[in-house]
Amino acid sequence: MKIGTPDSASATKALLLGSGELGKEIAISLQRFGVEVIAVDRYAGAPAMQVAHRHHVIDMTDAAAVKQLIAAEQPNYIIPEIEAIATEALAEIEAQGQTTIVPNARAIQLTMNREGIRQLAAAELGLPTSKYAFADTFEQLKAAVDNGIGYPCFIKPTMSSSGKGQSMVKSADQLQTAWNYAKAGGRADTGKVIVEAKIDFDFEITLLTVRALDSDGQVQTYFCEPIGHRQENGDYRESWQPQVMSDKAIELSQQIAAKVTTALGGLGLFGVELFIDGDQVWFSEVSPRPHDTGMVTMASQRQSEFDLHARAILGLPVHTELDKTAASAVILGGIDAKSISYQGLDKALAITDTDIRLFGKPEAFVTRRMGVALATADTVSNARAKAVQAASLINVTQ
Ligand SMILES: Nc1ncnc2c1ncn2[C@@H]1O[C@H](COP(=O)(O)OP(=O)(O)OP(=O)(O)O)[C@@H](O)[C@H]1O
Ligand SMILES: NCC(=O)N[C@@H]1O[C@H](COP(=O)([O-])[O-])[C@@H](O)[C@H]1O
Ligand SMILES: [Mg+2]
Repeated sequence: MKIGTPDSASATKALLLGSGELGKEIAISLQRFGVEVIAVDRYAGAPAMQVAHRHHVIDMTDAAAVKQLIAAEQPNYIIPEIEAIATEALAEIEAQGQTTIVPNARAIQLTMNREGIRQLAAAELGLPTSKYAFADTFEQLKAAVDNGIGYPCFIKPTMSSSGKGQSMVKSADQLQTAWNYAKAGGRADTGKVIVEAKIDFDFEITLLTVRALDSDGQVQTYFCEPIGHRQENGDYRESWQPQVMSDKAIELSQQIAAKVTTALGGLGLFGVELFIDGDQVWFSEVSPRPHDTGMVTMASQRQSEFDLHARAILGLPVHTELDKTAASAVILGGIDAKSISYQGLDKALAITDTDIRLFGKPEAFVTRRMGVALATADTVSNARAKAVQAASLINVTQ
């Protein structure tokens, strides 16, 4: 394969739609292979903009704005990075045949909206999921809960991520508040919410699954070791790799991940989210891109999830092996503030085999993810303890 150098007439250009912490690492991985990277997001100073060749600030939910920018930049690859993009523009761009949407426009459209991916995974592929229903009015939501979903249940906007607009409802009196929160709190309002029955699981995993070319140019499916994680209010707080699980559960997990990623198609890395109870496995959702819980692979694998995504997209060989037992713990803003500084890096980095990645977001919010602590150790519990301690030593101040 051939990659043109940045700014030459033959440059291989990748445009990131979304430039957060995940996009920043994708940009670095692509640049290591000589790719020119253009970062795009809704605000200036986004993490990937700080390392990209150039950047643009646009409303990515505005199809006309997305199309205009793509026409001006003419990238070889468009890499959707966030769950708030006018996906209809992508299908049109793909149809013109000059640009690869990663992994493809249909996969982005289906996964950007919880309705699309549930229809594919549960209704078409028959994968086990929680009981669920969609509602575009409060009355429909109440009827769905009363007629089968029951309590406790989760109410979520259909277009959202990192738990935005999501709440768990335990009784009828909490339903209206959850409805209002889901309507107001998504990354973009589709007018609809999903309600899901609560699954009682032992633990949950992200199974990073890569669709990449082998040496014969054939698409193969590769799996990373399962990543265990802990969530609070729908957002991840800690992750670790490997997560120990039964042979049966890992086999079922890989089958589910292979089915859903094959149905989505294209080349790239996917984060398949699964709930595990003994030998039973439920599909929850899938990101057609690196996953926040997968940031642990920056410490645990020779090829991180970002390297794997970059390699798969470019048609290069991938190796998904685990290198070291590792954990990640997130660093939250803790305050609402602009012009922030960080304290405690010296103390955190004094812990052996620990690393800190600050994303460089220009504004902190109390629960905004501002960085991540990474640690390796002989066991998962030791790695978790070190990562959590390192994260707790970093303070965001004004
Ligand atoms: N039906 C369910 N049963 C049990 N737990 C659930 C259910 N739905 C969500 N959760 C819990 O909430 C977390 C976040 O849910 P989900 O992944 O749907 O949200 P999200 O906004 O897409 O988050 P992200 O973008 O970070 O993956 C899950 O990882 C799980 O811990
Ligand atoms: N679970 C999805 C996820 O973690 N996405 C990551 O968070 C960024 C948005 O952060 P922000 O809301 O702090 O701007 C996204 O751009 C992506 O990198
Ligand atoms: Mg999720």
